[in-house]
Amino acid sequence: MVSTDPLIQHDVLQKPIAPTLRSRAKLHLDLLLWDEASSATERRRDLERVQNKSARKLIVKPQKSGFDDEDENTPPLADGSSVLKSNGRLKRDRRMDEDRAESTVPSCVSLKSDQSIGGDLQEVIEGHKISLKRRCEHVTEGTNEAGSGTLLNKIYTELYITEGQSEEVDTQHEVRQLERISKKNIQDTPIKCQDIFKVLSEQQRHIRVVLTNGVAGVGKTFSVQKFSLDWAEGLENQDISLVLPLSCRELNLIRDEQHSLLSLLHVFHPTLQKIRAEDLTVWKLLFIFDGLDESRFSLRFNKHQVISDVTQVSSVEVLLVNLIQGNLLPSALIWITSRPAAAYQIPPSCVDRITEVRGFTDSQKEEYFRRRFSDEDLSKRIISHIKASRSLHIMCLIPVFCWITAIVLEDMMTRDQRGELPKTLTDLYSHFLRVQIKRKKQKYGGEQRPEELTEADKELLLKLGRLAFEHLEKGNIMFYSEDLEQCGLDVSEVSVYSGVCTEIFKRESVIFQKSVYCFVHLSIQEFLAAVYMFHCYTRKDRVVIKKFLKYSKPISFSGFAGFHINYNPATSLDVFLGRTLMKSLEIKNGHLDLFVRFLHGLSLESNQRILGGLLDQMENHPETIQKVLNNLKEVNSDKIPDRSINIFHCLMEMKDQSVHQEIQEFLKSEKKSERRLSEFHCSALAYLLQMSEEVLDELNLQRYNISERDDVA
Ligand SMILES: Nc1ncnc2c1ncn2[C@@H]1O[C@H](COP(=O)(O)OP(=O)(O)OP(=O)(O)O)[C@@H](O)[C@H]1O
Repeated sequence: MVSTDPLIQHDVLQKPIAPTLRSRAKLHLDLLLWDEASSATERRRDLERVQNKSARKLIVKPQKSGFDDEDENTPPLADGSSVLKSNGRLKRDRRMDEDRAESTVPSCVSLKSDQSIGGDLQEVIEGHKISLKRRCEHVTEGTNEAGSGTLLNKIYTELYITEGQSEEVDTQHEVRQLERISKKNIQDTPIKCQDIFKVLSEQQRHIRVVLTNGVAGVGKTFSVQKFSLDWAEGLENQDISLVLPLSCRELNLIRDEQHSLLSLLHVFHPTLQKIRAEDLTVWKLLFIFDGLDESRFSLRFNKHQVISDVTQVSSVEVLLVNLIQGNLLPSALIWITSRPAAAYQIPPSCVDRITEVRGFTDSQKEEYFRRRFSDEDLSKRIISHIKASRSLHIMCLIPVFCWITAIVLEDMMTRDQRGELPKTLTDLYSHFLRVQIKRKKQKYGGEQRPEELTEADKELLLKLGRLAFEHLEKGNIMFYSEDLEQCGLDVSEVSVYSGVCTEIFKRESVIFQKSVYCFVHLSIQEFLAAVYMFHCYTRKDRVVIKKFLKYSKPISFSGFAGFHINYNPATSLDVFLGRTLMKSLEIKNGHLDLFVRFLHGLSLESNQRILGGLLDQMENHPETIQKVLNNLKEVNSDKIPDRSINIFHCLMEMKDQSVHQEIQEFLKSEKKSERRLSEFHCSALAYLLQMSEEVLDELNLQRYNISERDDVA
C-alpha cells in the first residue's frame, strides 16, 4: 500500500531562496568600440531604414502609438481604478488586436527587421550576446572560486514544464505546492522552455506576458539562464532582438533609487550603454524578471503613475508595473518567474500564458546524475542507491535536492566507510555540512583529520548559524558585510565556507559597490539556523532562547498545557521543542516549518554524531525522546488543520514510524474503524497517499471514522 519508507518529505523546498550562483563574468564594455560621432548619423539612417522597410508589416510603435488619444487624457498620476477601466482594459483589448495582427506575422519578419538593423545597432546586439553568453554559460553552484564554474550546458538537464496552472495558487505555504506536483491526476500540457512565447495552437493569441511558477529550487533561474544562453548563442528565439534578464534580487538593491527604463538597462547591462530611447522602440525586446518572490517591491497595479516614455524617471516598481501592463514599450515581451506564493502580485488579466516548472521526471533525474558525473560507474551506483531509497528518489524531483544529494552521495561512495544512506532531511543536510567542513579542511589544511573540528571551526560555523538564524527570523535572505560583522564574522572567514554561504553580485558596477552575501540555498540557512538554536539550547543560553520564544502564544497542547507559563530553558528538551513548534505553528506562511523540522531531527544523537562535534552530544534519555514524540502526537491539531502536516514531518525527522504504521493499519482494515481519525491523521493519510507510488483503486472515506469537516477537507 503506502510506502513504508520513512521519509518522503521533499517539501523541504518550501520557500528557499536559493540563489543559483551564476558566475558573474565581468562585462567588457570595450567590446563595443563605438565611434560616437559617426554612429549618430548612421544610426538615424538605420532607424529610418528599418521604419520605412517594415512600415507595412512590422508594427513599429513609438511610445505612445496606438493609445495617444487616451494617454493624453490620462493624468500622469492616475487613480488606479480609472486607469484600469479607462486605459487598462480598453488599451489591453486594443493592444491585443494589434498584437494579434503582429503575431500572424511569421517570425522571419522580425528577423528581417534584425537584418535591416544597421551595422552599429547590429554591433550592439552582438556585443550584448557576447556579454550575456559570458554571464550565462557557467554556473558556480555554491563555490565562488575563480574558474570553478561548471558549464551550464554540461549539467543542464531538461525540466518538466507545463502550460497552465494545475490548481489554484496556494498563497500560504509552498509545502502543498510541492506535494501537488507529485499528484498524478493533474491535467497538463508540457511545454518546452524555449517555446514559452510561441503561439502553439490556433486558440492562442499573441503571447506578450508569461508568468512561470515553480517551488523553490525547482529550476526557474536555471531555465532563465538556459533560455538566455540559447538566445545569446544564436540557437533559439532569434526573432527576439534583445533578451534582457533582470533578477528581482538585484533590482532590490536599487529599490530606493529613481530610474528611467533606459538608465535601468544601462545599469544592469552595461554593454547597452550606447543604446538610445528610439532603439528600444524598434527592437523586439524580452525583459525577464527572475524571482518575483524575492523582490521587495510593492507592485501596485491599481494605483500608479502611468509611464509610457523610456526616458521618464520613476521608481523601479512603477517602471515594472508599466512594463507589465504594456503602457511602457507595449510590444516588449515580459517573462516573470516566481515561487507560487508570490505570483498573486501579478493580476491575471495582465498575463497571457502561465507555465509551471514541475521539476524532474524519473528519467530526467537519472539524466541529471549521468550528466553530473563524468565517472560513469559512480553515476550508475548513485542512481541505483537513489532508486533504492524511496525518500531520496522522491526528493530528487526537485533539482536542488539532486544537487545536495549528488554532493553527499559522491562523498559517501568514494569513502571507504560509507555509513548509512541518509533517510531524513536532517540526515542529508548534516552530511552536506560535513562534506563542506571536509572540503574546507582539504583546501585550507589543518592538523586534524578532515572531518574533525577545531574550536575555531566550531566557533565560525556557529557564527554562521547565528547569522542564518537572526536573518531567518526577520525573513532576510541577503546580508551585507555589516550583518556579518554583527555576528562576529568577517568576509575572509565566510569565504572559507563558500559552499555554504557565499558572495553574490561580484559584478563591477556603480550600484554594486557593497558586497552582498547569502546562503547557497534557503534550506541551508534554515538548517544552520536550527544548528545554532540547538547549540543555544544545549549551552542553556537563556537570553537567545527566551527572546526567540517570547512572543509565542499558547496553543492548546493536550499533553503539556500550561508549560509555557513557567518556561525555563534549563528544563527539558521536550518543553523546548514543544515551545518552538508552537511558535512555528503561529506563523501563517510557515516560514519556520523547516527550521522546526531540522530542530527535531537534531535532537537525535545519530544526527549530532554526523556533525562531528559541532553540537555538544546530549545525553538523550529514551524517555525524553519518547516525551517529545508523545507531545507531537498530542498537539491539538484541530485548531491548526492547515499546518498539522508539519507535525507529521517532525515525527519523521525523529524517525518515528508509529503514525505511519497507524495509517497503514487504517488502510488495511476491512471493517469500519472504531477509532476516530483526527485532523492530524487525515493530513498524514492524504500526504502518504499522494507520495505513494501505488495507485489505490478506491478510497472510501466512509469506512473511516472522520468528522464531516475532515471529509470536506
Ligand atoms: N535544469 C537543471 N539542470 C540541472 N540542475 C538544475 C536544473 N535546474 C535546477 N538545477 C539545480 O537546482 C538548483 C536550484 O535551481 P534554481 O536556482 O534554478 O531554482 P529556482 O526555482 O530559481 O529556486 P528559487 O525559487 O529558490 O530561486 C541549481 O543551482 C542547480 O543546482
